[in-house]
Amino acid sequence: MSSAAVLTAAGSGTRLGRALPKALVELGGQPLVLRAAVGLARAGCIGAVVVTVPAAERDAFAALFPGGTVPGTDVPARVVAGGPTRQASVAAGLAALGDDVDVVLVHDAARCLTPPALVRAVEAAVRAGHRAVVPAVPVTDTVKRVGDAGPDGAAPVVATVPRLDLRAVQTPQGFDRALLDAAHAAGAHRAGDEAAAVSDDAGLVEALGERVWVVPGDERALKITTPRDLALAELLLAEDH
Ligand SMILES: Nc1ccn([C@@H]2O[C@H](COP(=O)(O)OP(=O)(O)OP(=O)(O)O)[C@@H](O)[C@H]2O)c(=O)n1
Ligand SMILES: C[C@](O)(CO)[C@H](O)COP(=O)(O)O
Repeated sequence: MSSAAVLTAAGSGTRLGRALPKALVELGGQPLVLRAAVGLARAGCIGAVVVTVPAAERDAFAALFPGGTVPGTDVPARVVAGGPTRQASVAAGLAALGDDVDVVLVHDAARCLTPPALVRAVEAAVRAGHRAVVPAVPVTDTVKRVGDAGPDGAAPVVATVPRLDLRAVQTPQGFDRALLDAAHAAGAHRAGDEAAAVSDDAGLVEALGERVWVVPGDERALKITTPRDLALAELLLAEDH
């Protein structure tokens, strides 16, 4: 049996505001999706990567994986069309995994600076018996629940949420494959609509009533969402060299 990754790269990157899909945008001269795939492959515990991409851009993405492998490694990479939501894209990726895969890591191309050590930690936690594992970092802002905004745009505070036990969740998220397949099957009716879809895979496992475990995340696993995130990622990359 082996571990594989589903690398989600089918988003458009609306908030980044570029003309091309976000995963093709370069960071330090390398597209985000390629950087993320190499990070997964270099972890040493991932036997194959399935990359979910915008259907219309399949050829452009496939060209990044010549010979069907992650460049510089012998890890097979398969490019498949994603869906209208992240949840749908992950489901498409799961459907393309080989029969020998018993542990799946789901990772965002947008978190392309994730250190290989974090990939190994998540995979090891699943192999150790935790069937659903997410990396997370403590929340440092004060978080408030708010009501509807009035005509002037101001919204009333409803409550201040105690933050001691709050965590901001990252990827890769690791799962026993049978559990993740079951979670996606049970939540399939939500996958077509952004308002109904889950924002992470662990949410589907929670909806099944199964326990999800947290391991320490890493600030370098930040999600590149806005131009400011991309600028921050450039700084983090420069720090590492
Ligand atoms: N239908 C979708 C939507 C998102 N993703 C992937 O899920 C990850 C997290 O999504 P996000 O960072 O929100 O990316 P986008 O959806 O592209 O961003 P935006 O909402 O700004 O358009 C990204 O790697 C993205 O490519 C995906 O595979 N399929
Ligand atoms: C999966 C994720 O990266 C965990 O933080 C996040 O939920 C993705 O959310 P998005 O709204 O698709 O960016």
